[in-house]
Amino acid sequence: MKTFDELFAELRDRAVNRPEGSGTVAALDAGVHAQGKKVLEEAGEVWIAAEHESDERLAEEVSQLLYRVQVLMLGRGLTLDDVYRHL
Ligand SMILES: N=c1c2ncn([C@@H]3O[C@H](COP(=O)(O)OP(=O)(O)OP(=O)(O)O)[C@@H](O)[C@H]3O)c2ncn1[C@@H]1O[C@H](COP(=O)(O)O)[C@@H](O)[C@H]1O
Repeated sequence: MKTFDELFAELRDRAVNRPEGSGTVAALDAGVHAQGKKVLEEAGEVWIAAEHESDERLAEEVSQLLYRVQVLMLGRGLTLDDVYRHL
């Protein structure tokens, strides 16, 4: 189990060290357009799960959306503080 901040730190480490086989490295290399499409796709899956699926499935879809948002943030070079200052 990990927090939002811990996942972000892990993904930033992937971006810097680029370990072989990392899906995050591939997603970052795919660029912001592809990253944005993934955010939209996962957001749609969250919506569908919220209306039609179990709490467990919904939680899983939300976790994937959070991951995709973090990849997009890294793709654009945003930090957590850039976002948190708007909360
Ligand atoms: N939390 C996630 C995470 N959530 C979602 N995903 C990716 O998103 C996919 C699910 O989304 P999709 O619905 O788009 O599934 P899909 O269409 O089958 O996937 P694609 O073929 O499009 O990649 C998963 O198969 C993963 O590839 C994640 N990939 C990685 N993480 C975490 O990120 C960290 C770094 O991972 P790596 O970069 O892979 O080492 C690790 O802690 C992982 O647990």
